[in-house]
Amino acid sequence: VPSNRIDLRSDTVTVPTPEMRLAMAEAVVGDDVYGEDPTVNTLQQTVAELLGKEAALFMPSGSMTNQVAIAMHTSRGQEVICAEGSHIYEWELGMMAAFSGVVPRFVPAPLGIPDPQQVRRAVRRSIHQSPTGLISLENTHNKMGGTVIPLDVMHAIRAVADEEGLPLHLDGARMANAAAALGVSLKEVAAPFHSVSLCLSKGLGAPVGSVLAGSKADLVRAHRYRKMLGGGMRQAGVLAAAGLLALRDGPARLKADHVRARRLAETLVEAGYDVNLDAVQTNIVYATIPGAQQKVSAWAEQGLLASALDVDSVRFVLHYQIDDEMLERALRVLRA
Ligand SMILES: Cc1ncc(COP(=O)(O)O)c(CN[C@H](C(=O)O)[C@H](C)O)c1O
Repeated sequence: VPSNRIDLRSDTVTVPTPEMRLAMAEAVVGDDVYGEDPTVNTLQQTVAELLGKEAALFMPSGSMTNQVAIAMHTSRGQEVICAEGSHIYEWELGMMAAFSGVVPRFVPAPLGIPDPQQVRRAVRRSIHQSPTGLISLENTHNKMGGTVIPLDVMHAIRAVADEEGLPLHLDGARMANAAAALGVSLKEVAAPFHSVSLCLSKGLGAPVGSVLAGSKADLVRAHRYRKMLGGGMRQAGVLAAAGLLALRDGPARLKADHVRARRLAETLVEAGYDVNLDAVQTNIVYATIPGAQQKVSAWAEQGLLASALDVDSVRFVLHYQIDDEMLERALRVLRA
């Protein structure tokens, strides 16, 4: 693959900026297992305040923040109501069953938006069935195309959770993209949820890490589950320093990613590919292409990297290390 490749496989591929590397090298650190890393503590307080929650915990990945949230909210044998195609099921390797002993109950989510009434009907209380333990939403929804759940729908689902006495979790790996698309703050997107997982390592551009925010009581349990998973880190301030810069600089760059994604999607349609433009709302574009892997391999030979996520589905993800010149080069490959 040519060295000047254009990497649209994911927004996880960004590399730390020189400023991040300097901050990482100069970070004031301590042993975070003893709660003594000042930079980790600053990151956790910053995210808790930013999201309007009592506390927050820094973890190596979004998979871990999600699975720790599921573990802290549920007990064995319960069900987790989530949208079809949710990452907590599709791409977290069965951990909800393997680690927490719970199973998913899917609700339809056209364009990534579950119907609050269908969520209500999915709640299980009968003595004949596994009871519901948690409702988990994903905003933006990756597999549906990086689609956005509007604020009123999230609040309506929180009302269902309250009526049913259930916790509500947000897989907010790309909640900053949702906030940018909705034109609201991170705090407004986080407001309806008891717990929120925010990835620093996606569009925000940090090299590593995700933060779980929630109530102090929940986070005491989360802390234990994190250590059970081996997520207790030591001088992790080296990573948290980059996370703080990602939080500072990342959100303002996301709209440009969304504009470039739209342009790529429209070019794909002009070139005759099958793209649902209604689902192109943020930085992700899915195209239905039979023989996806062959197509992705052919594009890779020309220096354009995309992901074949299913046999006939190719995903492109824009991020802040793709500029207009690189996008134009990518579009030339797609038009060929
Ligand atoms: C909605 C959502 N929630 C959680 C995660 C997990 O984050 P990490 O464990 O990769 O840090 C991801 C990662 N998504 C990755 C990607 O999109 O390239 C892959 C598919 O796992 C995600 O998209």
